[in-house]
Amino acid sequence: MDIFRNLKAYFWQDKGFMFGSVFGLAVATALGMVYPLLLRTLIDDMIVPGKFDGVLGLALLAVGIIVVKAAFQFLHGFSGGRLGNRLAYRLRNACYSKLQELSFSFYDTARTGDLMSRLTADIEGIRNFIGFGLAQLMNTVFLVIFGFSMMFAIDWQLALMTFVMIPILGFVAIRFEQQIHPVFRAIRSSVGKLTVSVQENIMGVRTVKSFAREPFEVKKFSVNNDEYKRYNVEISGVWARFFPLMEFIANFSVAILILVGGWRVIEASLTLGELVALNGMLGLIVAPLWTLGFQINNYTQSKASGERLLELLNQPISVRDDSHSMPLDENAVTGHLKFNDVRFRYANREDHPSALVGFNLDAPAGSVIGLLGGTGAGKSSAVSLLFRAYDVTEGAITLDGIDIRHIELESLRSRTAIVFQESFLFSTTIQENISYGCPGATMDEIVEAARLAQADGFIRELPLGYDTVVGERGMGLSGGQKQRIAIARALLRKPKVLILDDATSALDMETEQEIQKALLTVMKGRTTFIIAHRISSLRHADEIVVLDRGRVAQRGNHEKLLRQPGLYRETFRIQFADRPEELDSSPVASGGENDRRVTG
Ligand SMILES: Nc1ncnc2c1ncn2[C@@H]1O[C@H](COP(=O)(O)OP(=O)(O)OP(=O)(O)O)[C@@H](O)[C@H]1O
Repeated sequence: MDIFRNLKAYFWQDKGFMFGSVFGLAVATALGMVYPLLLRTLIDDMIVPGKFDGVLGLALLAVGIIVVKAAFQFLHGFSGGRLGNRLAYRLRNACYSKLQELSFSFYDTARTGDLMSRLTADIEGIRNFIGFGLAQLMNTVFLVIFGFSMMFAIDWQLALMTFVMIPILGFVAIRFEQQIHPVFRAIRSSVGKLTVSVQENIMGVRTVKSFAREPFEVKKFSVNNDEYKRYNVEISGVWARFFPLMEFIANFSVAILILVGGWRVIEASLTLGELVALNGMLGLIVAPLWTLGFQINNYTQSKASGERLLELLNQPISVRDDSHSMPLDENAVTGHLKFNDVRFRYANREDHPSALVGFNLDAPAGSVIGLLGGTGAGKSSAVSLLFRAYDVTEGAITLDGIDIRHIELESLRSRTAIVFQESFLFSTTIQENISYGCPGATMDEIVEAARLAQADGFIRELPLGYDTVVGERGMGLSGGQKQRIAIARALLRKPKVLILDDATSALDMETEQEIQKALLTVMKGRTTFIIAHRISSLRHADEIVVLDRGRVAQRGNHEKLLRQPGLYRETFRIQFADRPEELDSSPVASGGENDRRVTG
């Protein structure tokens, strides 16, 4: 019950509905118990003595009871529905908000399909149990209590004899719950895996098809499907054993009643009406008792769902505001960034070397910093620390002299804009994609940003222009077009710190040059970080940092680096093989050439 106690915050404010649901069902059940009593009166007081005067009255009383019972059943259904749906609504919102809060590191290992199944199937499981299952479980308890009290009042010896079977039923039901719970937990996670493989397959369908890996994918899916089937078969095996056993035990009480009750009626120590009433009551008690398995099953499923939801809701948030966090003064912020002896290691890569080691950098307000280095050198990691995608492991990063860990996250991120290597577009209009970070932007501002990003031209050529709805993740646009929309989105925000993480890699040289030119204007007054593999994208930077396996290998401006032996000069030599004269005019200051080169 710990799980439900921990979920209390999501349903306890609706305790009125919970009470209504349980109370409605309890009263309806109690009223149902009156029918056997009516039968007893009919047999003992009317049929046996041959007095038919009261039959109509008895029938009318039965109708009256039906009406009142229906009203309480309505109360149960209405309250249970409200309770379950409101709980599911709150849980969905809470999980979704939690997903927004969770840091980048969570998403480094999270699986989309698994998260989707938590937000759908698991919430549904909880909704069903809290809304209805719980009331039904309690109803079974009420039935046993009411039913046996009434049976006791009619004939306590017979009631006691039949009651003997109840603890055995309870014991079997609890054993069943213990056996089935781990299998249900496995089924839930198996559903998650299935969803993950379907979702990944759809997302990666182009890769799958181009590599003709459909058979592999089918096989991979069938492994998960097989596991899912295996657990379900296991569950049905447990059920197959459980239900006949429960039915046998439950109906054993009926056999006792027939034997002892029949004998007592013949002996005249029990009336016929009382035997019929006792039999009716026992039937009412026994029926839900052997559905106890279903109810426990429902409870167990929702417990497994609750565990998975709580696991998500209780996920620690690695990057968050603390009590000392302060908002930035929007107007005063200049964009002066400093890395002070920063070391950074990904939390999920404890056994790997640090992604950044002893990283120092001073980026004065308005400066342009270029980052160059081989793949995996730590460039993206360095810039991701700037907007606290992750927190540094050692050292500090300051913005205008303030440690960024003491700046409110939202305030920090509102002054930064990043264009990622892979441009993600939402499946909405181009206009809305560009204005994503500035919902209040005017059309003129949107067009201006698109113009600077060299996107206005191709957007206007589309039949619906800025109102064109782009497909999921920007399907239907070329890589370069997506990048340009992503650049426009970042520029529209007019950030103090602009980060271009390989943001022009999908563009042809000519378009890139155009954007570079446009950026020269845009970058004025902003601190800009440019990660690129092309020297042409970086050569105008105030400082270029060459990274090699997380360490600064070289730093300086283009001219200085060209005169140094090392990665930069080597990369230049490869990329500008047609312009050897520039190298010749920048002779190496001292030492031999380093023959390592930057891939790109
Ligand atoms: N989210 C992550 N979780 C764990 N390790 C990561 C993550 N992102 C990068 N790394 C690792 O950190 C190191 C630096 O990666 P990073 O992405 O910063 O390199 P990069 O210089 O930007 O490379 P590229 O030019 O290929 O984008 C690599 O060893 C990489 O495998």
